[in-house]
Amino acid sequence: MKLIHDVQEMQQTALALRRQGKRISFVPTMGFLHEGHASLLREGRRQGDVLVLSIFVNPTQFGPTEDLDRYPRNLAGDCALAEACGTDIVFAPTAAAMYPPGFQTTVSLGPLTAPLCGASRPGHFNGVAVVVTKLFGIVQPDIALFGKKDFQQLAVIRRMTADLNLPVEIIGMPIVREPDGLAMSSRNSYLSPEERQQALCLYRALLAVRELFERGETSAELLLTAARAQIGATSAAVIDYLELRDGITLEPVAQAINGTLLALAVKIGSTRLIDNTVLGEEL
Ligand SMILES: Nc1ncnc2c1ncn2[C@@H]1O[C@H](COP(=O)(O)OP(=O)(O)OP(=O)(O)O)[C@@H](O)[C@H]1O
Ligand SMILES: CC(C)(CO)[C@@H](O)C(=O)[O-]
Ligand code: BAL
Repeated sequence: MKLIHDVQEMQQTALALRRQGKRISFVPTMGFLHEGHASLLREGRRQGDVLVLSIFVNPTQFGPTEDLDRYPRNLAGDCALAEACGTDIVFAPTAAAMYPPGFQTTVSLGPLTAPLCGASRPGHFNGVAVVVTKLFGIVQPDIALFGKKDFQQLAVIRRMTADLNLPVEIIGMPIVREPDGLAMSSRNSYLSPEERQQALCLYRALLAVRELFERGETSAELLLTAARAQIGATSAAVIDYLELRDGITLEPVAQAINGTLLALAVKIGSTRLIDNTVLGEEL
């Protein structure tokens, strides 16, 4: 496995691989890898000739009061896990190389970014869109894999890739959970042991809504009340958003149907966690 820090070296390597007819699979991440990332890498390995992982904590997708400075990092550990998953190249650029003096281009996104994380984190998806577009230009992937844990991010990237005719196939991958149901996330490392227990309220909220829906309840108001009760029963938990939305357009819905998205962001102490489920699909 090769570790590349230099942007030009990564791009030249990718262009040479493409000229040899190699199919490049790409998994973009912010590092501090866990089993969720590993599932993306294994699928990327299966679908491509060359597997590239990027590790870059992208400053432009963090708000001024967010956790950019304390975001967990472990390049050596990440490289070990990446190698075990069959990664060929780890691309880990610096922020100075990605955003050199004079950098000024943005990507203008549409209504998909208005609700949910877009509303809570102004500018977040612009930062994501710019860095993903840059990474696609540098890594030249045929396919790129993203987790459904970041459901809105996946929807925005699918839309942008289609709208801008970027020649990359986007693959959405299932949410990987801890045995007790907590969605894996690098930010879980912020949680104290007590907060780790309290964080289970996100999963319990998903289960409560899924169970009611399976018993025939479709009123969004009643389904959301059941979810809120799970979070409300947890002392350290504060809801950022908890919503039922159309799984494609992300428009609000009054009645849930198969394909409706339940998405939530909850603060456990100072840690903001997200999770979601699509009704009628596997958890
Ligand atoms: N539990 C998970 N299951 C499946 N995919 C995941 C999971 N967690 C993260 N991913 C995916 O891995 C990719 C990189 O995500 P990222 O590096 O931000 O990890 P993260 O654990 O989500 O971190 P964060 O704590 O910032 O939410 C994204 O496509 C994301 O959706
Ligand atoms: C897609 C991504 C790597 C862009 O920085 C990031 O938003 C993430 O890890 O989900
Ligand atoms: N997984 C999304 C990256 C972020 O929270 O900024």
